[in-house]
Amino acid sequence: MKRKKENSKNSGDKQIKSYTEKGLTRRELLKLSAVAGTGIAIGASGLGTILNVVDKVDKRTAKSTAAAVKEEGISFYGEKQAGIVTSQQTYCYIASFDIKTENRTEVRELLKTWTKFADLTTSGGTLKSTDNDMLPPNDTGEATGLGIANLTVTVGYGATFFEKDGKDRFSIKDKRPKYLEGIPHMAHDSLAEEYCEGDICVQVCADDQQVAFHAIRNMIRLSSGTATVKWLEEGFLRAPANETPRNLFGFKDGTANKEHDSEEGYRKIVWAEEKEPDWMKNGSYLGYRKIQMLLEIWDRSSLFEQEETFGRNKQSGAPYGGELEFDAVDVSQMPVDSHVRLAKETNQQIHRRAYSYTSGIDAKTGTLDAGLLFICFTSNPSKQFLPMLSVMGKMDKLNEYTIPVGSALFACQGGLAPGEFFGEKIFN
Ligand SMILES: C=CC1=C(C)c2cc3[nH]c(cc4nc(cc5[nH]c(cc1n2)c(C)c5CCC(=O)O)C(CCC(=O)O)=C4C)c(C)c3C=C
Ligand SMILES: [Fe+2]
Repeated sequence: MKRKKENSKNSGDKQIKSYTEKGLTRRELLKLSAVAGTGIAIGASGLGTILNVVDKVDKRTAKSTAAAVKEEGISFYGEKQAGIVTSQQTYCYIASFDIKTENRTEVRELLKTWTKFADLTTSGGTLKSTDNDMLPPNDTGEATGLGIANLTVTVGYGATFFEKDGKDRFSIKDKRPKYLEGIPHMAHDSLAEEYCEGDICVQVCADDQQVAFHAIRNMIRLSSGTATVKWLEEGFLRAPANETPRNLFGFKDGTANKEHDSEEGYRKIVWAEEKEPDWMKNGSYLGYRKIQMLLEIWDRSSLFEQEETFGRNKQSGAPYGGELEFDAVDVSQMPVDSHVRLAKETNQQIHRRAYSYTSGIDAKTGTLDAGLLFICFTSNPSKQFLPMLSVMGKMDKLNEYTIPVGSALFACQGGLAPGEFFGEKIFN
């Protein structure tokens, strides 16, 4: 049945008041004022009002539907942020934002809003809508009923968050972590500025693409007026149960992660050092490279050539000289310019969490635009990640088939306690 609309100015004013109390957005209020035919002054910042909306939630916990009973989800709160050593989900969105305000309070508000939304969405809640069908629904709706799908939301801060063009925009320059610098230019780089760095990074991963998209879409929506998206990438990675996933060159990718798959291993390789600022305790650095993979050229190369490129057997993933995937790597058995040998000879380890991407056809070449969103986590990127990049840029046989087009480094804070918001320890 069609809802009866009230026409008088008075009833419109009354309705606006009632909806303000319900926490509508500034935009919604403006729309409503147009419907009611009144002009109203709104003092509160847009973000503050959206925050109220985020407060008004339908917290459908995992126990509320039969289908979701089995779904515990991955806890958003904890000592460490989820999405770093969490088993890799099938889908990933990674976005980098540039902050458009110089106002520190507005940045804090955005981080608060994001925290509330991340808490809500990783526990299966939705933004509650009003009962006025003349307004847009608060939740975008596409993930309704799809469950939690192991959704994680991970936030990191870029060097320019702490200082940009010599300016201490948010008075947090002294909170900058030790190793947070822009990644230097590497041999073989063909970077496009629009795919690089940025002030804040949000990585969203889930076992359902629509659930992941809903999360990143709403993080973007909630940033409106305070930040803009600099780049956004989507990735996927699937493997048979208990097997290492394969990249788009058909090789098992992630094998060596097994070597440090223990609390002690992660302490040494992933979690930030003690001498870092307080807020980095139990945090990590996220190293990112968008690497285009020249699939058509690769597909024309012989199996021998492909295996020489990595120094591993394509089918089994075994290192040269070994029989099984997890056999020890003996670099003397591998070509001097093979990818695995070069990585191993740095004597460093990193925790890789990469995803494949495809993005249609490269308009210039008519070939597939596809590759790897290389994501890794390290305690000390200057010692672990950058030397690898440097040696690979100069010597890697893989360079014949790959082009790095994007690059970034972010510092991911430690995990959040309930009631805490992203960046709280940076701003306090
Ligand atoms: C700077 C770090 C690295 C970049 C960039 C990188 C790009 C890249 N890698 C593959 C495919 C494979 N990489 C493998 C191993 C491997 N790669 C790195 C680092 C970078 N890779 C490390 C540290 C390692 C582990 C080395 C070791 O200690 O054994 C492998 C082999 C299997 C495995 O261990 O995962 C593959 C395959 C691609 C396609 C790529 C860029 C597009
Ligand atoms: Fe690699």
